[in-house]
Amino acid sequence: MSYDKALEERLVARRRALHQIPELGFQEFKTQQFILQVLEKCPQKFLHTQTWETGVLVKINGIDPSKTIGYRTDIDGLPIVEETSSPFSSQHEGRMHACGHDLHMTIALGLVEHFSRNQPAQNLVFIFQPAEEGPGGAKPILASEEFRTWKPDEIYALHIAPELPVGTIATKPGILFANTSELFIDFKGKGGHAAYPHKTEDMVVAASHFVTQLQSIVARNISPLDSAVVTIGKVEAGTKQNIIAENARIEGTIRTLSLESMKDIKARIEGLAKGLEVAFRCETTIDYGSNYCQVYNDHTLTDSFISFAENYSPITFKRCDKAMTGEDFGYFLEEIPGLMFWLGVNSEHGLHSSKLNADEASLSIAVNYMVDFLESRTSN
Ligand SMILES: CC(=O)N[C@@H](CCC[C@H](N)C(=O)O)C(=O)O
Repeated sequence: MSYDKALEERLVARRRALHQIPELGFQEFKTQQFILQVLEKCPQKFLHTQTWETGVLVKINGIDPSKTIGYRTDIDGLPIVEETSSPFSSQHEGRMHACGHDLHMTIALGLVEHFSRNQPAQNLVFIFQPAEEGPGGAKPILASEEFRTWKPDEIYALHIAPELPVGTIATKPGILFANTSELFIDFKGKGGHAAYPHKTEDMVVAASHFVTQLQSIVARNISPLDSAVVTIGKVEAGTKQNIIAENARIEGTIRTLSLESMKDIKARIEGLAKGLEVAFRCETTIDYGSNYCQVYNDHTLTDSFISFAENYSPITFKRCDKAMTGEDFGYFLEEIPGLMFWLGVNSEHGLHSSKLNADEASLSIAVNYMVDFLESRTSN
């Protein structure tokens, strides 16, 4: 596809509009309306649209289809206060597109726009999926009637990579992203007056000990040749500086490359919690929230994708290593062969940073590349 200035301007304008209205999982009401408005402006001759919860599914009928090719984007934002001071910063206090889903959606809309004007040989299905950051929209959308009637035969998705230069695409066959499980632990004990610690069981101290104990799991219970992560991202406790807290809560995430390690880590967490109950005379309640399976790229399709990318001159292709990020796109890949790849956006600040600042030049590069790639997949 050749360079098109008007397309580039439309992509940037859409990305900025979406960037200003980030919404959490299954609350993407304005986002859904925005997507539907863009779709309404596309030629409707061979385009069909369905909504599912706060998501949207689009089918473009091919000229002479023998298969259906899928492309998925996530659409939700994160509970982060934006600190970019950009003129198109989030208008939703405490919410930010800090994982690039605004760019992901813009690229998907650019692809729909192109193929609604240039009918492909094969059917194309675009999935605008809610709640990737949690609690997970992929599993329920996969089970939905709307998706099952349009189920693709192969499927693709991208994720922005702040650390890669614009114009770079990276991926690998096999495991790309880790298995994940959320982790929520509540601690309950006897609170009281700050001056009488001997009459209480302090849940600030108990939870602090527990956070420290968790650090030993990956260091001491997982093989050094395996990889795993236990991160606590949020700690909450107490009501006032001179009251000993009777409640504490920690929230985190577990990442592993194998399901066996995930099971081992959970068993170890439960063991440590039992020990803590005895040591601090408290109660603990563990909730694992939602979990995602690994992102596993199909070997044959990834090899074709890589050879296409390596021979596509505006793109620099890089073979990357796996990462401990999670993505519920893994559930699509469990059922449908396909792959996910990284798209370079060259930001000094990384994913989930309040200062993430992706280079918008990546938008038209991704649309042009994916138009040409999807055309190569639909022409045979
Ligand atoms: C690409 C990315 O950043 N994805 C998220 C997925 C979150 C999964 C789940 N809510 C969890 O926290 O375990 C990530 O944090 O990797």
